[in-house]
Amino acid sequence: MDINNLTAKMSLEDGASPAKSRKREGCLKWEEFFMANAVLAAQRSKDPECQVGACIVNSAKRIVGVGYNGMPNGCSDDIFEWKKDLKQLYVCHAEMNAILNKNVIDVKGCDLYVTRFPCNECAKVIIQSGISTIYFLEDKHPERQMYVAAKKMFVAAGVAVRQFTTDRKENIEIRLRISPKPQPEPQSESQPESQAGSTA
Ligand SMILES: Nc1ccn([C@H]2C[C@H](O)[C@@H](COP(=O)(O)O)O2)c(=O)n1
Ligand SMILES: [Zn+2]
Repeated sequence: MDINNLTAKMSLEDGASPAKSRKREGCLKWEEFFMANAVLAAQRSKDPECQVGACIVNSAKRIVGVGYNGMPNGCSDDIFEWKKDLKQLYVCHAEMNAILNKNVIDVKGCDLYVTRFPCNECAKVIIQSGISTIYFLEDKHPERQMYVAAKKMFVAAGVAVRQFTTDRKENIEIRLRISPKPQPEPQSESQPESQAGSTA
């Protein structure tokens, strides 16, 4: 059977068979999927006050870099300062880590999904890396000099910056579902206490 007949036969079958299962509706949109990856990465951050995640995506919708804010390799989270006025001396920002963690030669023309607006230092690295569009979730301190400077550089460099929005916020919130502990079977009066005890 040649390809045309096969195609015609398949489309006829599809149309004629109401029982054929249809695709699932309501799945994550691509951009929700990418921002959810950034939100998930932020869960790895040990920063007690501010957890940030970043996810880099290429034009083929493939994730090519993920990062979160953390101490440099070899600099123990238990030794280096997480205090607010000292951590900035040491912490690698999520965007920088996502770029450094890239699994491709370069990230030119890629999109960056990040849970916080990039600072001026990350803006330099983002621009130099060739990332073309940034989607950010929160811009908590737009008045801060570092974020004003970042915006100026993005405009000058032609990097598009967009606030990420979705009408389905639950699609990017990571809720780690801890399955409830199994409840012990109610013991009837006559049965002896289980010897296994609670292993939950
Ligand atoms: N776009 C950003 C903003 C902040 N961070 C990290 C750096 C620190 O660990 C933490 C707090 O930053 P701050 O609000 O004190 O500037 O968040 C990041 O990785 N990316
Ligand atoms: Zn930064």
